[in-house]
Amino acid sequence: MTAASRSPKDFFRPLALGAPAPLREIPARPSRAIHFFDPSNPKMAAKIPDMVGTVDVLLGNLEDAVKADNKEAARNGLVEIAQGTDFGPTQLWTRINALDSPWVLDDLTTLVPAIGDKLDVIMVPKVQGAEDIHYVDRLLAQLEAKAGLDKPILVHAILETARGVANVEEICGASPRMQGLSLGPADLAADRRMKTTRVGGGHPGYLVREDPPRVGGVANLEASRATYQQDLWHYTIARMVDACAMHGIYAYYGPFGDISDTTACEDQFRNAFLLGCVGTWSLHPKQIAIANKVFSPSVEDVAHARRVVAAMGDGTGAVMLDGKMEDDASLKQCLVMVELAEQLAAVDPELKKQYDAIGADSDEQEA
Ligand SMILES: CC(=O)SCCNC(=O)CCNC(=O)[C@H](O)C(C)(C)COP(=O)(O)OP(=O)(O)OC[C@H]1O[C@@H](n2cnc3c(N)ncnc32)[C@H](O)[C@@H]1OP(=O)(O)O
Ligand SMILES: O=CC(=O)O
Ligand SMILES: [Mg+2]
Repeated sequence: MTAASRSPKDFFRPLALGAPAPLREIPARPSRAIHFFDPSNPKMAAKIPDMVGTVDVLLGNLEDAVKADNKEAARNGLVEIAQGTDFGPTQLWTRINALDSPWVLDDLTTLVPAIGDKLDVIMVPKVQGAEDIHYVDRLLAQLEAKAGLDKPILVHAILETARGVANVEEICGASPRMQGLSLGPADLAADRRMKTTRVGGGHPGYLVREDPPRVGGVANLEASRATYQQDLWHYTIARMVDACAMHGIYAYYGPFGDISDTTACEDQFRNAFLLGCVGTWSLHPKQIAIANKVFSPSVEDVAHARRVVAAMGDGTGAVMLDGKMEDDASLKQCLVMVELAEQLAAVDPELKKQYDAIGADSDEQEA
C-alpha cells in the first residue's frame, strides 16, 4: 500500500487502538549535528551525559559500526544511558538495525517500552520503499499503545540503496511519522557499484577538465589544463531535498569518514547546507563544532536577510538594496534564513549573542 492509496482521512489516524495521534506537522527542532555513539563502547558511553547541551542530537547507534557480538550490549547500554540521563534540550535518537537483520525486532520491542518516552526519532537504515516505513509505522503504533506513550516517536530513513533513491518521494510521504532523510553515501556507493572506497566526501578522479588552449584554431593537447573536482553526492542530495521539502520534512547529509580532514568535511557539510539540508551526522566529537558552524547561518547572511525583510515592508513589490533587486522571492529566501537563526538562537546562547550583536550593528547602519 502506498501513501497515495491510503485514504487522506485515514492518514492521520493512529495505526493501533490506544496509540498516540500522529503529528500534523513535524516540529522544526534544531538538529545541526546528529552525533553518533556506540552505547556498547564504555569510553563513548561515559562521555554522553556530559555532551548533553553541547550538541542538538545524540544518537545511540545500534547498526553498522557496532560489532555483531556487541549488538545486545549496545541496545542495553542505550536503555541504561537514556534512563539515567536528563537530556534537557538535546534530542535523543537511535539508529536501529536493518529490517532484515536478526536484531531489529528486539531493538524495537526493547527500546519502545523501556525508553519510548525519551526517544524523539528512530533512524531506519537501508529503507527501500514505502513498505519498509509502513512496517515500522504499524509496529511502533502497537508498541506505543502497549507502553501507554502519549507522544508518537518519529521516523527518519537513511537513503542508502539505489531502490531507496528511486522511491524517495514515496518514502517521505509514507507516514505522518516521517521526520526526515539522511544520505548514506557508504552503503549507497556499494549498492550502486560506484568505484569508491570512502565514507562520503569527494573523489579526485571525479572531475571536469578545462578545454585545451587553441593556437591558430588547433587544440594544444599537450598543454597543462586545470581540473575541477565535482561533488559525487550532488544528484542524490538534491533529490532528497526536493522530496523532503515536498512532504514538509527535513533533509540531512550523512557521515564524513575522513575524521582528520576537517577542511573537506566542512566543505561537504556546507554544500549540503546550501542545497537545503538542515544538518548532518557527526561521527567524532570534533565534527560537532564543524556541523554547528556550517548549519548555523552566518552573522553576515542573517544581517543581510534582516535588512531585506525590513526594506520589503509588506513583502510585495521590488526594491533596490546595495545595487541589487529584491522582491517577494528573495524575501522568502531571507525569511528562511531569519527563521532558522531565531530557532537556533533559542537553543544556542553563544549564537544568540552574535545574532543580537549584528541586530544592533545593522540598526546603527540604518540610522
Ligand atoms: C557508514 C556509517 O554507518 S557511519 C555511522 C556509524 N559509525 C559510527 O557511528 C562511528 C562513530 N565513531 C567512532 O566509532 C570513533 O569516533 C572512531 C572509531 C571513528 C574513532 O575512535 P577513536 O580512535 O577512539 O578516536 P579518538 O582517539 O580520536 O577519540 C578521542 C576520544 O573521543 C572518544 N570518542 C570517539 N568518538 C566518539 C563518539 N562518536 N562519541 C563520543 N566519544 C567519542 C574516544 O572514546 C576517545 O575517548 P578517550 O579520550 O577517553 O580515550
Ligand atoms: O549509513 C551510512 C552510510 O553511509 O552507509
Ligand atoms: Mg549505511
